[in-house]
Amino acid sequence: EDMPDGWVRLDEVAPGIVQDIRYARAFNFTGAPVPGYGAPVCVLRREAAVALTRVEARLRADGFRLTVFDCYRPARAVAAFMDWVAADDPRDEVYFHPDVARGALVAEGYIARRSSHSVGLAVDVGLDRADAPVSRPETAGVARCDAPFAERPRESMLDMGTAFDCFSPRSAADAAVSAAARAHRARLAAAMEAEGFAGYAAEWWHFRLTGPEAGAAMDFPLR
Ligand SMILES: C[C@@H](N)C(=O)N[C@H](C)C(=O)O
Ligand SMILES: [Zn+2]
Repeated sequence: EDMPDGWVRLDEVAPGIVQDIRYARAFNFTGAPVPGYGAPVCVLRREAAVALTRVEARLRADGFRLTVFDCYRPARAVAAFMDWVAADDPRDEVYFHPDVARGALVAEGYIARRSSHSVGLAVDVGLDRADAPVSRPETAGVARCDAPFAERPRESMLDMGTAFDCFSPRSAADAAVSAAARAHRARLAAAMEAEGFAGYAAEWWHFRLTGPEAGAAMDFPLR
């Protein structure tokens, strides 16, 4: 195993957390698998993985479960994101960024030039009912990631107000989405915050574990 000491695969400590690692396959904002994602696996610093197991236990007690969409992100993936942003293309398919140009996504705070994902302490997560069938959508099938819940690809039985990685003002944690979506976001954030994670104002799905020192950005590939 070529992971550094102190890092773990999430499925070894929390097999009940659903993994849909989007950057390992094409259904993500770049439209292609991302460099460094040789396998769809969630790898984290041990502290973050252990904290997530506690979040999952809290949610399970109330009949819910977690999905992870991204965990450790190799530095080469962040570099690929920066290249993709710099290659701004007015013919973009805009499902993932319907109202924000590709070239503005870093400045608008939706994609980080130096990401806490690369130090193994950040996760992108979603919420579902514990008894829901697992669904890993492959295509958008609709023009906008902030389209009504019934029209979007099924990431979860629960409406979170937008899809994961929907670079839209409606993804802001306090955006005026439906009452149900606000309640689901609040439930997710409460469970994460109770176990030491801090949310991110622009994206309801992004959380970073507070406490441990960040350490260096890593670049080992996911296998
Ligand atoms: C790109 C998105 N999933 C995300 O994680 N955004 C934050 C800002 C990041 O890139 O660290
Ligand atoms: Zn994130």
